[in-house]
Amino acid sequence: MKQSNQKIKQAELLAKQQKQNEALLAPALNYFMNESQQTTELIQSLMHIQFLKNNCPEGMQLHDFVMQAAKYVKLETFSFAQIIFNYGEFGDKMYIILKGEVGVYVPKSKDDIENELSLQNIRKSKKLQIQDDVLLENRNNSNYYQNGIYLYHKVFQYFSGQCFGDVALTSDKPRSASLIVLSEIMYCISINRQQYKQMCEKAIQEQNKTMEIYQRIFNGISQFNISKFIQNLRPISLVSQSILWEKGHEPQQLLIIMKGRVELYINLDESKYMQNKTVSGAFTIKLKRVVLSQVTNGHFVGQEELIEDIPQRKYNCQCIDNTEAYFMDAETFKKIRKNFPDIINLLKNITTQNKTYINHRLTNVLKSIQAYQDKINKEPLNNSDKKTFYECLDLQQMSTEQSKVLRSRNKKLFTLSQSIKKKVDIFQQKYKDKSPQDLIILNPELQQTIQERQDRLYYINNKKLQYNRPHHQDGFSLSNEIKNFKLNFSKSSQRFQQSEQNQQDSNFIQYSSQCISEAALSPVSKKSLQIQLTQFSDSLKKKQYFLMKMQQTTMRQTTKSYLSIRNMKSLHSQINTGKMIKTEVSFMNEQSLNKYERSLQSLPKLLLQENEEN
Ligand SMILES: Nc1ncnc2c1ncn2[C@@H]1O[C@@H]2COP(=O)(O)O[C@H]2[C@H]1O
Repeated sequence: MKQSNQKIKQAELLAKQQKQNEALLAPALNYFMNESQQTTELIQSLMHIQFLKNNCPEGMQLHDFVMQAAKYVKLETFSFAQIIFNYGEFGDKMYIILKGEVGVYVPKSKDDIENELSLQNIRKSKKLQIQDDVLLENRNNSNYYQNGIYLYHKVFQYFSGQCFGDVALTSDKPRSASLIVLSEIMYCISINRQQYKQMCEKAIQEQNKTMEIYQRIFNGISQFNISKFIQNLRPISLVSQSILWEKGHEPQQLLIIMKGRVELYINLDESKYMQNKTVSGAFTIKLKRVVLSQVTNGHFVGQEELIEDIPQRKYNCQCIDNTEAYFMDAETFKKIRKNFPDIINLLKNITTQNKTYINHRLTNVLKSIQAYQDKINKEPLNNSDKKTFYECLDLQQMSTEQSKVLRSRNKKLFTLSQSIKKKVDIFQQKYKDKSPQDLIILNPELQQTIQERQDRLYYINNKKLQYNRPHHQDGFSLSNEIKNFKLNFSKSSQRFQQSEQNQQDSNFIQYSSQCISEAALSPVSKKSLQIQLTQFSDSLKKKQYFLMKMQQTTMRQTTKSYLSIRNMKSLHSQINTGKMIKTEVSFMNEQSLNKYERSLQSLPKLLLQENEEN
């Protein structure tokens, strides 16, 4: 009785809604039937269609979106019992009803058909009890009617303002049902596949993404049912620490958490406390809150009471983080639950699992509180092994756990000084038996190299510092500079002369060897050898001239007893260009020269290169 009353109420509500929608869409229907109507009225009217509201891209005005959509739509008219499309066909359009009703028909299962056939055989002459006028009209169609049995049954019906045939367009699958007209006449607007995709491209992409998430949440439920169910969900943002409900409150919604965390907990009775006798001065610790479960991304919360029709909340619920969720209010849930039996079953299973977990956890927590309480009560008061408050309860740990602030549980990092101290301690511990001498590496050669390197570094840095100074009044460093320069210069000249000597020697050797084997040379080779030799001697002459010039300059400069930094710099560059003084770069070159000097065969080639550079 109660149920039939509810059904009547629901039917009344639907009829009312249908009438309202028909009235709102009447201007649109008039526009298509009689073009004299104003476009603005058409747009205003179409703006009431939920499908267009849902698909309007973010950041776009609904009005503009509807204007665009209106360009694509086409009016179509169907009469009673007309099949709009068949189950399993390719889907080329989707429809929005302006006036009238359609029925969604899906094939019956094989078992159902066989059952009906056997029943019919028993009754024989009796007619089938359930009559479907629409199907009866199509009894000549063997797809729908065979051997006195209807092969399809109606699962849903749509009225004005609602849309159908969109699933095949978004999923690129065949029609999931047949659509047959139920009313005398049915007016609808259709949008073809290509236009639909153009219009709703963004919305389809978003829808597919959300669908993936929902398919994980509603595991095993058909895409169609999920999409219908989630149409009743609304987004909500919840602030961290906000209380969603308390034990005993009336259940008002269920939530699906998308991002963030909420916590189900209970407050223990005032009578449940722990007494600690070990610390002088009696005190009690009241354990107020026991967390029962934390709900995170992709999980339900608050469904238990709605599913089981419990009038009061069983636990408290609080947000831990800032949380994004979707919610469905209790009223809507009650209304639609019958349409989604598979989703309700899934929710029931989830609820049973959660209940088992929560009960298990609660019993364990209460048991451990009791065990601790008993232990304290039994322990004799012994002043000698008195523990501190924190040692006894590890209250610091407890307070961390209960704190509303999330703390890292990673080990604490050392500060720099703590880390150094620790390393020194370890080192001292490790080598405590060794004398300091044991730890020094006694390698004179290495020590000398280190010393030389340091001296060299010191010199370079010192020089840099001096160059960087704007005024060089420091006579001491300047004279040092000159001294160093002279020293370097004399060393380099020695090396240079040595290398020149080497080159001459090697030239001589080369030349002699060439003379010896001259008979074996071709005329071209002989000519090239002559060229090389003349070029080589030219290069030598140039270098000797440069050296002389430099020696004169330096003599002049040193007799003047001072040398400006600028002069020195230019001198350095001159010398470097000539490759005669050992600087960082020239030293390298010199080394490579010496290397080649040793190889008699490669000498002519090297000289040729030198020549090119000069
Ligand atoms: N169970 C159902 N309840 C309501 N509408 C449905 C159901 N199954 C299919 N439909 C609609 O019927 C249409 C059949 O073609 P489509 O698969 O393109 O899109 C489908 C939906 O719009």
